[in-house]
Amino acid sequence: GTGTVTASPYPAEYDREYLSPVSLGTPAQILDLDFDTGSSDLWVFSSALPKSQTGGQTLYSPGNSSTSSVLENHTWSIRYGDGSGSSGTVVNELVTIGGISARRQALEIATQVSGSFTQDAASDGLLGLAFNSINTVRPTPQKTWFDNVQSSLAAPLFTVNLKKAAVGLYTFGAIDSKAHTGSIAYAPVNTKNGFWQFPLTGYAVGTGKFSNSSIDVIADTGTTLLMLPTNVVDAYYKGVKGAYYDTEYGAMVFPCTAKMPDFIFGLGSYRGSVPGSFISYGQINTSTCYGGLQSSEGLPFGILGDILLKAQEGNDGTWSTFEIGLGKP
Ligand SMILES: N#Cc1c(N)n[nH]c1N1CCCC1
Repeated sequence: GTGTVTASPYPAEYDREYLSPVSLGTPAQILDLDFDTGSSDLWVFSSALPKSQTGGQTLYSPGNSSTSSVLENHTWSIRYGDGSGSSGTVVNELVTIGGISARRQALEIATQVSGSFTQDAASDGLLGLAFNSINTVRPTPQKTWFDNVQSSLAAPLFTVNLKKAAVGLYTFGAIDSKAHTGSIAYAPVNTKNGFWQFPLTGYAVGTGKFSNSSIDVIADTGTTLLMLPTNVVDAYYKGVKGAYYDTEYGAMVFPCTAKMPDFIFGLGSYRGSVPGSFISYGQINTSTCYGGLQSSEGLPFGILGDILLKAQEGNDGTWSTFEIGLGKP
């Protein structure tokens, strides 16, 4: 079959993250989860958390579900690149998304979450959509929901169509023909690090010349910003009057009045574009704005986060979705 589920940006004006409803257990407990193609743990806020670590989230209660069963002696602990983290125990549970069910999904119950999760009332947990090899459950790593439902999908793929300040879609098992015009560009995925990793074939800034270069990146719906090698970032902000590296924020900032050039990227022979307006991410004070494009210095690859993934406009005026799929359907 195929299943679709909404992806709603939060907070509305910042698209910091996208939340999707997921049905857990029997009777159904619906939680809003952050679908993350940059990790592979499905974990939820739970009744096992100390109240002091909760902040308005919907809590999954295994005791209220007739289909949950403890995965004895298994635990998990995850740390994300932004320093946030969580840990806990594991149950097997019925997990349904857009009508597609995994009957015995390893569902990771949080017994501890870090402060930034406590403060994020909108997210009831995460659903990892990267590869099984980076799942943190021990002693036996567990499979992702996408891996578990593969056999019930019409095609072994899912597509991601995030939008700026509007509700988008995740589609499992089919390519939504209404979500793209013309042919689809494919890239070879390298799964050695457990991510949706592939090479960009170059970039251009605004109307400048396209620079052919192979840039290793991952498609990561769980990261807000676009993170690329320092030489690319420097080339981009050369085109932004008054841009500078703010050591207090550890980030590129610029006058909010600056005209932002579009960012063009190559995927094979396809050329996609991120509107310059998307790269003015938010105000840090009345006159200074924070860059949606930052350096991936220190990381083994660049990160195509939501800033790029939500960009719908191809540079030839067509609309395009960012598709992530297991192999060619
Ligand atoms: N940092 C980071 C990160 C990432 N690269 N993918 N998902 C992430 N998070 C999900 C929730 C918090 C951070």
